[in-house]
Amino acid sequence: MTPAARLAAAIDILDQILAGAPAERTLTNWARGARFAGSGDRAAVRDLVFDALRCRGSFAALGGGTGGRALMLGALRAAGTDPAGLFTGLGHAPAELSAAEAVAPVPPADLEALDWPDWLRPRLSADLGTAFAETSALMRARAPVFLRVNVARTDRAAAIATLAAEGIGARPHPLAETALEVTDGARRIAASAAYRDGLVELQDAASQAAVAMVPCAEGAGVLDYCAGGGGKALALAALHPGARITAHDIDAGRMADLPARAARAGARIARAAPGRVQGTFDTVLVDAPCSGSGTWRRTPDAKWRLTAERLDALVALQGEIVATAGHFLRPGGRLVYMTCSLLRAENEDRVADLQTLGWQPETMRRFLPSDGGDGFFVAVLRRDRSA
Ligand SMILES: C[S@@+](CC[C@H](N)C(=O)[O-])C[C@H]1O[C@@H](n2cnc3c(N)ncnc32)[C@H](O)[C@@H]1O
Repeated sequence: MTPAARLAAAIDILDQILAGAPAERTLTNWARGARFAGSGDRAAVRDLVFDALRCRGSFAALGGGTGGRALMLGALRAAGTDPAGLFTGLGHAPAELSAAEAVAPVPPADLEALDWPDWLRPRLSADLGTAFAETSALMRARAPVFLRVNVARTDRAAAIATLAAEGIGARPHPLAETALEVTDGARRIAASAAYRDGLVELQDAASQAAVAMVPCAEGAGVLDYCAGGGGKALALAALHPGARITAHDIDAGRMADLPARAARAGARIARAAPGRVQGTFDTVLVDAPCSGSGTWRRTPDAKWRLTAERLDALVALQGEIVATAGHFLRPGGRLVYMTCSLLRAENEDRVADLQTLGWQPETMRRFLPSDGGDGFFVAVLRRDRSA
């Protein structure tokens, strides 16, 4: 495909996503129908679409509209490329520019802040304070790809060598002892022997750093109450091979792949059916359902779907889940609350609520993209004996 034909494909895909279609499925459907598109074309079109979703507000301002065509115009202008050279109407290129489109709008001063939804921008600005501008800028770019080295099976140096032999470049990342940042060949990971043999897993570096903060003595019982696909449970099992870990999720289907993932990693993780957790635990981990705002570089369409009402509902749900999960702690045990959110309402405010119920934070950390990984939050809490 020519660069102009890729743009035309991206415009069409973006229009479907902007009309409400899920981004991943829309891209997959396009790729299935586009037999003429090679793997390089598919990757390039995907990048155009995801970049435009991440930078939807600023590209719209530069493109003079809100549809797929305006977003691609804006993307070209943001990159310093004159769109007239590609919007030619020739072959598979997008139609020629209209007289109005040919005039580049004057970019507003706070261009990067436009890439947050209007209703959320003031809240995030207040929540992030002096980190708002840098976070806004970083969240507009593609996220790095991170691997977690399964330290129960190998170490970072050996994992780097194994990956290199398969054409995948990786280097240690300072955020976590287990983290590697992929520098080359990310698309080869899923098919690599290192991945298939359970030496590495895909996991964000901030998630890995948060798991390293989970208190877990030798032989401790840990309940991962919102285990989903088991990313945190698997990371914990690798760090603490002696721990007795139980995974639970309200949606059993989300844990369907966990046995296979655990087998690949050589980890032992028990599963509890929804609502059927038995006994008490030394540590209860709540990786709560949240806005996902810290991960919006990877799922940029979710950024534009979140509403104030949905956020309020999530905050209420987080309070309910943590209250229920707390019942499974033995006296003196630790409750660990995590989200992949940048928002105070889902993080510090939830901890403040827990404090009114007698929980005291022992450790608390907010991770920002400037730390290298996704936005993430973790608090380790202990209950007052008197409460
Ligand atoms: C952030 S995701 C978990 C991600 C997972 N821990 C991982 O590392 O891959 C949140 C999970 O909470 C689950 N969930 C939502 N409501 C719940 C509830 N009331 N009780 C338990 N789990 C719940 C969702 O099904 C979802 O899998």
